[in-house]
Amino acid sequence: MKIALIGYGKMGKEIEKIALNRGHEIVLKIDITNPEDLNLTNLKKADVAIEFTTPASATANYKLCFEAGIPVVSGTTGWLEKQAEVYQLCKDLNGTFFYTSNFSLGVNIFFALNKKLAELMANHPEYSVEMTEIHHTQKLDAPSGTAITLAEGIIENISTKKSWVNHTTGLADEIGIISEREGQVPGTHIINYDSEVDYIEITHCAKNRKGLAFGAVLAAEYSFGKKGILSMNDLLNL
Ligand SMILES: NC(=O)C1=CN([C@@H]2O[C@H](COP(=O)(O)OP(=O)(O)OC[C@H]3O[C@@H](n4cnc5c(N)ncnc54)[C@H](OP(=O)(O)O)[C@@H]3O)[C@@H](O)[C@H]2O)C=CC1
Ligand SMILES: O=C(O)C1=N[C@H](C(=O)O)C[C@H](O)C1
Repeated sequence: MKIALIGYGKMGKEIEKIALNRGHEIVLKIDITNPEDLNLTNLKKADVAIEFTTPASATANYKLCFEAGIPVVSGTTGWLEKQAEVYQLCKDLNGTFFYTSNFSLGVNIFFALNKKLAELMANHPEYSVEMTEIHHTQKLDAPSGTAITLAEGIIENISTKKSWVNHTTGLADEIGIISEREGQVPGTHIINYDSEVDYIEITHCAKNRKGLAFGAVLAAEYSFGKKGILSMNDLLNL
């Protein structure tokens, strides 16, 4: 496949290595040094775009890919307040959009584990739940997209939980998400349930970005030739 990389930072570079190893060709690389190259003519030379940029730039990039008629696979986080608008645009322009807050297979298994644990905890109000996410100091958004997905998984399964907040909370209807930024940490997510008598904790810890990049390349291969909104549940048959 011919791949356009929109965003050539930590993830873009990791994705390039895996894509080349799997026999793909990178026909376009965009970062803030060459925004003029991000145009319909260049995008139309690609079979698919993989987008990892910033919360501020992602949605304009999606629109351009829909207009160019190529699928866009994106992992950029922090833009979800515009999700309904993006989905509508994808539909109106007959585009293809694959988004997930986390492309790692391990995290997607962890998402399922989180939902199952929340389901088991639903009838045990003696446990309070809290989450911690730890990432590198360059990360622009907080809480992480993955932490938001995990919080949504808990809210779906524990009816007393109505929303999340990005700090510790004592309120029974909120899930507190604590965001920590340290060094080069690729991504750690910890969920804990605490009662007066015991404590249960589940953790996913990424050792590097290889799993994230591999998932994004698999998603690009999956999106080729498809239309509409696609997700990890489609790709992994979850
Ligand atoms: N869903 C998932 O599995 C994952 C999601 N992410 C998310 O992906 C995003 C990118 O992460 P990461 O690669 O670590 O970040 P980096 O900061 O390392 O890379 C971002 C890239 O985007 C470029 N960029 C910035 N603004 C623009 C713009 N307006 N147009 C085009 N390119 C632009 C930057 O250029 P320059 O370098 O010149 O500034 C850089 O190449 C983040 O939102 C992060 O949260 C990250 C990992 C996994
Ligand atoms: O910015 C990152 O690095 C990461 N961002 C994603 C998120 O916000 O959840 C995924 C992963 O944790 C790495």
